[in-house]
Amino acid sequence: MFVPAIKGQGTDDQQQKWLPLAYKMQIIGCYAQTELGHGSNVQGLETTATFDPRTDEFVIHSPTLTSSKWWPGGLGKVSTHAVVYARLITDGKDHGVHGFIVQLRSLEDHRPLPGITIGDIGMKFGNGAYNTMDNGVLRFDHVRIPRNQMLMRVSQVTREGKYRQSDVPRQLVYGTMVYVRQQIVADASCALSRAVCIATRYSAIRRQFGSRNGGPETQVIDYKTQQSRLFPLLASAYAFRFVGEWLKWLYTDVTQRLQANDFSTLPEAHACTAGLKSLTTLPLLMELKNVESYVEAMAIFAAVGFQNYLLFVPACTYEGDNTVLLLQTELNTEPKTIIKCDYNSWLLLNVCQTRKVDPVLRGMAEDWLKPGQVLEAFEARAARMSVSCARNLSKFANPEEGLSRNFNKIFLEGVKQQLEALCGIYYLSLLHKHQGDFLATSFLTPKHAALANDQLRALYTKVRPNAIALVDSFNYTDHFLGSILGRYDGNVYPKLYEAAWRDPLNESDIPDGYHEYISPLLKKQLGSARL
Ligand SMILES: Cc1cc2nc3c(=O)[nH]c(=O)nc-3n(C[C@H](O)[C@H](O)[C@H](O)COP(=O)(O)OP(=O)(O)OC[C@H]3O[C@@H](n4cnc5c(N)ncnc54)[C@H](O)[C@@H]3O)c2cc1C
Repeated sequence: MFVPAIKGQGTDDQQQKWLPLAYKMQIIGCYAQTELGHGSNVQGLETTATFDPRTDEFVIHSPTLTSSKWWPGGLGKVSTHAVVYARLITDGKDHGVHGFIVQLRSLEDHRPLPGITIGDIGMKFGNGAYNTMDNGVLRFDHVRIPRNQMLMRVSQVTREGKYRQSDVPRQLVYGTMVYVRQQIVADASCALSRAVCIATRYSAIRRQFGSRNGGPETQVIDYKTQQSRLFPLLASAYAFRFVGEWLKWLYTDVTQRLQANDFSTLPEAHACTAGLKSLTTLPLLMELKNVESYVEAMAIFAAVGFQNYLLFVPACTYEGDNTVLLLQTELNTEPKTIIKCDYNSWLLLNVCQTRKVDPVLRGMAEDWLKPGQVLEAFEARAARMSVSCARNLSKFANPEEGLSRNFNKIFLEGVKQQLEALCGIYYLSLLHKHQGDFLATSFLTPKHAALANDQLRALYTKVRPNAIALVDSFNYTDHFLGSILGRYDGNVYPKLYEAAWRDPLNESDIPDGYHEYISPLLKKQLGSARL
């Protein structure tokens, strides 16, 4: 992400200076945006970059514990430089979050530079899976960098300290994310196809029951139930692969256009990669778990598939939390400038106006083999849900208030009611999960299903105020939970921060392997490939 950030947000001069260094591994960069207290809400970042006109420098500073950079991959032990996102302050005025190239470690001996504190954030879920990545913590104590290390393609600070914005749209800042998200979609297809390949092959080898007259037992892949679980995953693996390829094309196309200062397709690329990243990674995790559940008898899957699952868990969070990305895609809440409201309203109206499904066609079983018809059904469903969502949200002064009121309304009337509500959530969520089957048997009408869903959402609201009390009542000790994030006293940040320093990786500033691997890379003049 270091390289795409400079490519997207750096001026030509900055690109010429920094990109060759990064390509030749003379510097190693990371992308330092997230902070201990601020993730999805990028506008809430606290790190400051204050311009000092006397020296023509920016002073990078972490004013609070929650402003510590937290999570960046490659930061903990390996990186020498970072693109750091910080609030730009000139002449006492806050201009919001901007990117800065900051050197973190000496290129001579790899020690952190004065004013910089860096470490690894510690052990992550799943031994061996994502732990090979040194996700890091970083704090600045009034660290000075030259003015020309602010990424200035979109906005600039002059020698006199004046803040200026060029006519290049601010959306460019998000170009880095477009790149990485399309890569995640490609990775999702790879992870799923890997698991499906193992499961399918093994299902063909594995035989259970059905032996006649002493003959071989039936291959489990021949059971219809096994097929109904396996083949949809196989189809998904292909679908993810194709959509990943399409996104790669989209990104290349957008990049070429950006180089020619054509920003017209950036909003669509942002919306597509944000939505598809969420829509591929989350179902993927569920499907990887499904694969695990129905081939659980085989040891090989425990070794390969579950590892696959663990490796992929973080993809739901990095590069934008999936839920938040979906909300952005649907509601256009952030970044407002990128996914323009009128674009989506146009899309929705267009779908609503053009969806006239022919009832005769719908009645024929074989018509459901026509992709066009299935697509129409999906579009009609999406349009209906969007209109209903828009109607619900229009009851509130702003959409976010609408969403939070739907989920957070306070109502509490004693333990019995709480347990009844939990019981209701249990059976209504099962009904919701399988509502397709209910509709197909005509046991439920769409109106019934919508009413049941309304009830389910109302029950969430009812339970929400007592949710913490309900989990406290399990009476688990902190020792039993073994999780800083789940501490009873909620004292998460200071304890998380302290714990990072107890990680064995932080016993020395210079990581094992620096002299053997990193230093030779940094010091050797590697030639760049000609292609
Ligand atoms: C493995 C890994 C690698 C990472 N690498 C990097 C990196 O290289 N550089 C970097 O800068 N960062 C990195 N990150 C950080 C990552 O970008 C953030 O974790 C991500 O942006 C989410 O932020 P958060 O973890 O603070 O979650 P939060 O934003 O605090 O979200 C917590 C929960 O609240 C929900 N939530 C939040 N806001 C809303 C809302 N408006 N509506 C509804 N629900 C909401 C979310 O869905 C989520 O369930 C990495 C993270 C991981 C896990």
